[in-house]
Amino acid sequence: MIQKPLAQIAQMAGGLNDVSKFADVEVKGVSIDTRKIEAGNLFVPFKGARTDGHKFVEDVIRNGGASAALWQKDVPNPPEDLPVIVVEDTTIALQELARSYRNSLDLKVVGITGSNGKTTTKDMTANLLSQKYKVQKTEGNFNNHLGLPLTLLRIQEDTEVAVLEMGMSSKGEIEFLTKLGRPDAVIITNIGESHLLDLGSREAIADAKLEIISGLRENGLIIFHGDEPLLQERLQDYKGNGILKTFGASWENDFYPVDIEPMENGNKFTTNLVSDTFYLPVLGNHNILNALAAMLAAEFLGVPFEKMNDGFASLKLTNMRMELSEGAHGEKIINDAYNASPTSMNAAIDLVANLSGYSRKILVLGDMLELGPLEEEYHYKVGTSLDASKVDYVFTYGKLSEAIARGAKEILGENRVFAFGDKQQLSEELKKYVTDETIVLVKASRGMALEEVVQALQK
Ligand SMILES: CC(=O)N[C@H]1[C@@H](OP(=O)(O)OP(=O)(O)OC[C@H]2O[C@@H](n3ccc(=O)[nH]c3=O)[C@H](O)[C@@H]2O)O[C@H](CO)[C@@H](O)[C@@H]1O[C@H](C)C(=O)N[C@@H](C)C(=O)N[C@H](CCC(=O)N[C@@H](CCC[C@@H](N)C(=O)O)C(=O)O)C(=O)O
Ligand SMILES: Nc1ncnc2c1ncn2[C@@H]1O[C@H](COP(=O)(O)OP(=O)(O)OP(=O)(O)O)[C@@H](O)[C@H]1O
Ligand SMILES: C[C@@H](N)C(=O)N[C@H](C)C(=O)O
Repeated sequence: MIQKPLAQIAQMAGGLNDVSKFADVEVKGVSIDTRKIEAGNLFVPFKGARTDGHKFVEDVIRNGGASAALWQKDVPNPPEDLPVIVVEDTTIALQELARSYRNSLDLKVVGITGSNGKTTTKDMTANLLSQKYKVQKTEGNFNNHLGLPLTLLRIQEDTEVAVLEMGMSSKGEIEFLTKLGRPDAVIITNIGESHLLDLGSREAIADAKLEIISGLRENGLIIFHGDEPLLQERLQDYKGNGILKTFGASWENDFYPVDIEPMENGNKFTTNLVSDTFYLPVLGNHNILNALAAMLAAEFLGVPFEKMNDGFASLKLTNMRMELSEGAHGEKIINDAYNASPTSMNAAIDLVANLSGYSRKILVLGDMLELGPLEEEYHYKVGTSLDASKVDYVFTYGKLSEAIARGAKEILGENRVFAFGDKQQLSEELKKYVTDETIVLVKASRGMALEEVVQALQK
């Protein structure tokens, strides 16, 4: 993490006031929350929805362990006798501090965006690169205009590669992030429907994701989902100095799976580029595609394919992404409840529908949020797309998911589909249907907090 004297920090962050009497105060790391402050941190206050971080500045320096703090110019009465750097805007100051620090490092960067799979692919890519390099990666979901700068400021001076997740919910955000990160390789996992409410169309989502190329360094690698027409058509006339590589299920891609053997807790697969058989300890064909993208990035940075199984072997995905567990009745549970969009919902359902070794398959599906005016139709189509021979019961939670139930009843009939407005009631009824030969998929948008059903099944 960043470790510099205050005088340098002030210069990097665009400080407006004279801090010379504190010039030698040592700053180590940055925090935006006094509740998570570490000794020596620079505290960056923000005016939030519930409170203003500025009110914690004096205490966090005097008693909380922070070495110094920023202070936004338009907030009155900055403490005079403390190491406080006054700046125009604390968000911009944080971002410029991160930019300056990143540019001071001898660092390779992989930038990852896409509607689904950023966090998963980030975890995979970091694991593969760790076979050769000292690697740091985005922690959790810190992928936006604050999270990415904070990630950069956590990078150690001797780190060789950073894997950065770049999220967005509107046009222009990815461009900002990629120009901050300046990646050597970028991955665009897919174009789904996430944040359709803000972007308005999948075409606009594709345009927004492709902004990631604007920060790519000279002769960098552009890895994208070649089965996605919206990406293919936008890159077919690409004239930049980057190198294009596609991954996907189709043999028309540069990199594709040849044989796939689903296992109980993962997948074995071979590819068109090398004869090795790979074992990925994660369920889902979509995760094989994520792995291919990660493999292309790692290979570009010098990790040989024959080293990649070691990278996969130690893979632990960020929680609530295809997270396997067992319920109180011996049922297997797939907690895929971090978030949901039609693309990720269908990918998860396809996975369960095609799993073998279970006598009963139950889907617990909740609302998919931020889908815009066609949201009800998206939910209905999830229901009508089900295969009655591969799914036994459907439990839904939420107002929008009533449309899933309506569509599912057309396929499975009235007696195999149950709609709920209360998670506790859903959980109590669901427990009557699970056995030790049952697989349960739990999936919904973050705002539905459907992991509470997983917790109920485990009691
Ligand atoms: C600035 C901040 O910290 N925001 C977080 C805060 O929000 P809130 O406004 O409620 O803050 P408060 O009013 O409570 O407090 C004001 C500040 O004071 C600090 N403070 C408070 C109390 C105290 O005792 N000490 C203090 O120091 C406090 O820390 C505040 O700074 O709390 C929310 C709830 O926890 C957080 O959600 C909020 O975080 C914001 C959203 C944020 O951007 N955090 C980043 C670090 C981050 O990366 N978060 C990720 C999620 C990122 C994300 O949503 N990504 C999107 C894609 C990108 C979309 C982007 N364009 C966008 O619009 O967001 C995605 O879909 O993945 C994470 O947390 O996982
Ligand atoms: N390539 C993919 N295609 C479809 N669904 C996917 C793909 N990769 C992951 N998913 C699913 O998408 C959901 C979110 O996964 P993950 O957190 O990796 O994505 P993300 O892009 O980081 O999400 P966010 O935008 O919230 O950060 C999970 O349910 C996961 O199973
Ligand atoms: C939480 C955020 N990353 C996200 O994915 N939002 C959508 C709406 C979801 O939770 O499905």
